[in-house]
Amino acid sequence: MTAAEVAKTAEVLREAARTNSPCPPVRSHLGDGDIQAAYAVQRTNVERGVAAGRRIVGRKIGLTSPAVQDQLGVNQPDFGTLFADMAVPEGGLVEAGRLIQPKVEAEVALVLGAELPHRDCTVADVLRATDFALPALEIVDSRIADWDIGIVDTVADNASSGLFVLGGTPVPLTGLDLRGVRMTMTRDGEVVSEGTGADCLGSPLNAAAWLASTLAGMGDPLRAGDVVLTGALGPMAVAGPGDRFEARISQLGCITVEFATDTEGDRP
Ligand SMILES: C=C/C=C(\O)C(=O)O
Repeated sequence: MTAAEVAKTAEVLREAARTNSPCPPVRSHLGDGDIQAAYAVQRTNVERGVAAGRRIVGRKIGLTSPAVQDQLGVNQPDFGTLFADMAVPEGGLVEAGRLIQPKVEAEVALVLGAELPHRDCTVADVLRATDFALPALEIVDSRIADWDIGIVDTVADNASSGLFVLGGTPVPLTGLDLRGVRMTMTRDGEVVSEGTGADCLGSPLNAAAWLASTLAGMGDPLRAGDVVLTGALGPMAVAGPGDRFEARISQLGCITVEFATDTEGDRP
């Protein structure tokens, strides 16, 4: 994979995002299975974002739950980058047309108080470095038409990131059983996703340790202040105009988001 091919693929994905018009899968450009090339594409667009003034606030882990892996036919976790402009306020409204083909997931977010610099990060390291946990919704999106993605497509496409919502009540980790949390998410009152902390690579803490080790190995470790979305606890659910999602995660609380209809404006 040449630098020119990486740059071209990054441009295709940027253009899809800019025009809200999905593109064909990029795995044919990058080589099916070339995950390193896919991360190079992701990095290119993250660097473009930073150069354009976007602020990195953390990372997301994707493909941690068997339910999501089955939905997408992928069998390993990945990560993407969170920017401040992707945050939607708790209980807020996602404007119509902001995303291409959104889906919603409920997750545990960890907010770090210290760097995680080791390539062999342990759960104890994660526990020590975490300031607090929050309930979170991740609104994933794909710049690839019809979500026809494999691992290379989603990695190149910033792990299919879209927007995220963080709960506003921090929960200290002392006494918190993150493996045992139970999540139920509804769309307009109907249950559309359920899962537990154990469904996220055995525990959201395992997922965070995987991410910290992976990023340290890439020379770009997790830092104090970073938000880590540790990965879906249950299957993703499709979001459409007018939908209201509510997720309850035991020990952490409840979090909601709504999708505007075409006629609604933005709301703080
Ligand atoms: C395609 C995205 C998947 C995730 O974000 C996840 O599994 O958490």
